Amino acid sequence: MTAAAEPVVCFKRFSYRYPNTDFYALKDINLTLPKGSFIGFTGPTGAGKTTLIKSINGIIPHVEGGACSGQVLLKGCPTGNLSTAEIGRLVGTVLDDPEAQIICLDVEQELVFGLENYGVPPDEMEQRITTALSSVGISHLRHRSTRSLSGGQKQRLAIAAALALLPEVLVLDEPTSELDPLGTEEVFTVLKQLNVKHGITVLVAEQKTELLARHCDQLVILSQGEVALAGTPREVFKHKSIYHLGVALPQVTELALRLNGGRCHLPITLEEGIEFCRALVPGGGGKLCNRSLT
Ligand SMILES: Nc1ncnc2c1ncn2[C@@H]1O[C@H](COP(=O)(O)OP(=O)(O)OP(=O)(O)O)[C@@H](O)[C@H]1O
Repeated sequence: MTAAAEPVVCFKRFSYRYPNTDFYALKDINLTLPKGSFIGFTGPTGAGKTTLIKSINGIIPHVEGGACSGQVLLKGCPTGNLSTAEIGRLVGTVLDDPEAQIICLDVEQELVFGLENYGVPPDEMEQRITTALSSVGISHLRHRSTRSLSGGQKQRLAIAAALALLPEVLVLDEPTSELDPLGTEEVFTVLKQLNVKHGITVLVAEQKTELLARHCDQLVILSQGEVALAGTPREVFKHKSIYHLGVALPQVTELALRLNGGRCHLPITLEEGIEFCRALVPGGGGKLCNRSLT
């Protein structure tokens, strides 16, 4: 991980075992996550993604129990020394199932509920609600019933509810697992804007590597509770061990790796894949590509 910006989350030799288990779900994790970064965590099922997210938002150690060693630091302070309320002010959480995290009947009330829980004075609420809804592009849904929202809108509402508490860090655990491709794109576009425009640190566990590759500055690949690879998406995908980690690469990346073993500017997006294919065809393949794309 780059050390350019001040770290907001830092794992120091952190290991964790759930209650009544005899194995470590996280093993000797060392990670420095800089403020303002957009980092994706991926890996096969059971790799430890959710456990890692829960170690950042304080569910571990405060709620799950179990045994841990080492430390997770939030802005330099060990999570074990912070209350869940203190962690909640710093770290907003969005889960995989939008249905499960929305509890109120209308959109505005959903935001008010969280603000009241955190003791935000009523005269400050209006500004926070307006800003949070507008940041995720759902101001027009303010008075709608939550039941009438689409999956993508519900997930945007869940993000708005977290944002209304003004977190510095947003952690998301597979936030698009219940969404169709359009809803998935909506959510990641919102996350990217929050990261770029508002400087919010976004930490997201997600299986869809193509999506992560397009949006994240850094990727962390977990395997059996350990950090197997970390770096920019391109660095990670080029690594020789990637094929043994049970991670599905973006199709264009896979194609380039198979064709020339990654001895090129490795494509990770569809646009880069088109450029890559164009370069393979004598004469640049301009006509061929243009014709097949229109
Ligand atoms: N509450 C729990 N009690 C005991 N073991 C657990 C608990 N939650 C997770 N585990 C175990 O910890 C390991 C890591 O699980 P985790 O849910 O973090 O993986 P994951 O990468 O998020 O997987 P998935 O992609 O399937 O959600 C797995 O072996 C899992 O069985």
